[in-house]
Amino acid sequence: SPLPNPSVTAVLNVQKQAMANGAPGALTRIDSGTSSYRISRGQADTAAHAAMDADRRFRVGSVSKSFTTVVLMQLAAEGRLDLDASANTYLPKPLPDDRITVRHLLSHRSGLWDYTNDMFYYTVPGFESVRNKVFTYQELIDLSTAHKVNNEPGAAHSYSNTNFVVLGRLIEHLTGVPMATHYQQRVFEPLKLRNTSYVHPGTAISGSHARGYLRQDDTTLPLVDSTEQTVSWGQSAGAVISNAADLNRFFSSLVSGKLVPQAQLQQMMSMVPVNSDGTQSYGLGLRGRKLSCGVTVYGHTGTVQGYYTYAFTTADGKRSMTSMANTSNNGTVNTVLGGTLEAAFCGTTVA
Ligand SMILES: CC1(C)S[C@@H]2[C@H](NC(=O)CCCC[C@H](NC(=O)C[NH3+])C(=O)[O-])C(=O)N2[C@H]1C(=O)[O-]
Repeated sequence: SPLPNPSVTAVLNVQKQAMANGAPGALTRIDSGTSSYRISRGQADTAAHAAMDADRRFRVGSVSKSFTTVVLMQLAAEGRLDLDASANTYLPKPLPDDRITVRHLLSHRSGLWDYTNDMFYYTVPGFESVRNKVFTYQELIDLSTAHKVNNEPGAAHSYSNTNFVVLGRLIEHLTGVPMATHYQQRVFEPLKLRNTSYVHPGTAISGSHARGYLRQDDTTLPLVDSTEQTVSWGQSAGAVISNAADLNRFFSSLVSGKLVPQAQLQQMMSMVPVNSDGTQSYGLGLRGRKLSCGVTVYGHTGTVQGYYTYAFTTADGKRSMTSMANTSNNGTVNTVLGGTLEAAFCGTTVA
């Protein structure tokens, strides 16, 4: 059955709530058939008092994991690697457990510890200590393997940035080509994503962009402008820069078979529930969200200092939505912003 029309009013209400809870601004873009809705409010730059608009670029955080997965799945389709082989087959320095497969990494079932738990335990000090740092993949992997694993390989879903840092290392070692080149040649150029880039270890966001504002753990203190950073702590797990139009086109193109063959797409989209009521699931580098009107949407969320992102599309790619609020370390804003999914795909207002 056809989807209800998007509710612009409901999107605006969500954005208003996000701002009431501390976001300087928010943007949402919905692409539905031939219609586009560009909705925004608040400020993109609080010092310059520049208004937010829905075309501005921003850091997408873990939405980057879906880009990395596309590169990996293209290589699998080219016969360059086997998803069910041990990841150690393709790595220069082995992980502590040969039983960890490439598929375990893509589905967050490896059990590898997430080094960001320690790195960002104290939010602003942690951020300030790494914002200009450049890490090698191996340094990040070593931070993880210094800890015991969360679970035996394949035994549980335990989300970890480490998995996608290992995949970046694996792809570069296997091909001898940097991730930046893979992203550019395999994704950004074919889809003409002119507002999407991977500039690691550069710290600037080029062109019209939203500045990001990190909330301190002592919430009585002012927000910290976190716009410029290397995101070297994230790289293939979190360092892509994009905008709402490009993310909508990326996910719509992905599910429409324009980026990976059907055999690989079907594996990416085969979802395993990750919460008790089954409304949230994870496939390979892809999240699933089952909404109140019965539709399941596919995409990814992102949290990087100063930016929350939701970027999802319907299974047929006919309707896509990206929302961003330019703050982070604020769980209420993150949860509230998720209400744009219901507004965009079910036309409903979240209570
Ligand atoms: C699973 C998530 C939520 S966390 C993971 C990744 N982002 C990070 O790992 C950054 C974590 C620290 C971010 C920081 N928080 C703190 O420092 C807290 N002490 C803040 O809020 O800016 C991403 O993006 N993913 C999200 C995802 O996939 O949705």
